[in-house]
Amino acid sequence: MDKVKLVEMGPRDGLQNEPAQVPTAVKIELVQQLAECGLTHIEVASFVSPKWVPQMADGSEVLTGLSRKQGVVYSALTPNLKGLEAALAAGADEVAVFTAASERFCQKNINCSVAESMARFEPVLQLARERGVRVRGYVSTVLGCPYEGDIAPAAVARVAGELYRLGCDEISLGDTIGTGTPNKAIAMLSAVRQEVPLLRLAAHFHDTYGQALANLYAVLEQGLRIIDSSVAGLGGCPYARRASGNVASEDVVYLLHGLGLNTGVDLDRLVNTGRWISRQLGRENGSKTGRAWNS
Ligand SMILES: CC(C)(COP(=O)([O-])OP(=O)([O-])OC[C@H]1O[C@@H](n2cnc3c(N)ncnc32)[C@H](O)[C@@H]1OP(=O)([O-])[O-])[C@@H](O)C(=O)NCCC(=O)NCCSC(=O)C[C@@](C)(O)CC(=O)[O-]
Repeated sequence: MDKVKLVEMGPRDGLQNEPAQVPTAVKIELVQQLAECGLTHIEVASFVSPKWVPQMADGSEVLTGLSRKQGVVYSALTPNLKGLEAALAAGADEVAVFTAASERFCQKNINCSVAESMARFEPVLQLARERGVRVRGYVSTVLGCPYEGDIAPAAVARVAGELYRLGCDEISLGDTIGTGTPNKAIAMLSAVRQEVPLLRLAAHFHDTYGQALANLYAVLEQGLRIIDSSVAGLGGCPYARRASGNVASEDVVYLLHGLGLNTGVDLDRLVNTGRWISRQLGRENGSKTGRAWNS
């Protein structure tokens, strides 16, 4: 059966905007439950400035506190060398750099231009390579920017291509504010795949306008096979009011299994994990499958 790689975002993208500080022990328990569901790639932390993202300040404690499951890749965001060094010291298996297709979003998010971000990433990629650590590259705002509106597919392709040539092993394409629709997603992917091999590309779609599953189906039809998602649809975006989280992992797994695609994920357990973390955070479960599933 054709296989899709799922990259679980809940502990990082999902929790980074939570208004109340989530206890480290809850973060660790979430990651461990996700691993027990069969998820093999889990983004667990960010090594960014705690002034910018206080919720992620305990990244080292989360990584070092895990009882690791064999075969699971525990990854972290590292915007610069300082972040990479801290992530490596805490035992991250994989790291990720992040920039954007739009200048204004890049400035707001990481306080530099897109060109400056690439210059920052060079030494990050070099050190990661020396340590034998895989690096993912994120491009935000690939289907729309809260400040610049529509983004040309060529602009996304340019940034994705640059990250790939810098040495990123995989490029994740972020519809940060969830404004994309299927035809736009296909046009964007068609441009990007001229620069980066299709099987190195991930779809990272937020569900603000309820389009994420439709967009995912469209890019799956084009042959893309890596999907980022967040248990219970956790998350939001600090720079886009009312933006919702990544597409819910439970909904993606339900879709993929229905399409006959293999994920290796136990949906019963994933639904229970989504219900558990929603209770912990005192928020409504953002997964429709999670709400409807009888387990
Ligand atoms: C990138 C920086 C650090 C630049 O921040 P800066 O202020 O330009 O950097 P700086 O080098 O001038 O440093 C300023 C202060 O930050 C500290 N600092 C500097 N680097 C680090 C570090 N790695 N870890 C800890 N501390 C750090 C540094 O030590 C200094 O501390 P001070 O002297 O003022 O006490 C900052 O802008 C930042 O942290 N931004 C947060 C970005 C972020 O986490 N955004 C959310 C994640 S991205 C995302 O969600 C999108 C994605 C990936 O999911 C895809 C999508 O959906 O689109």
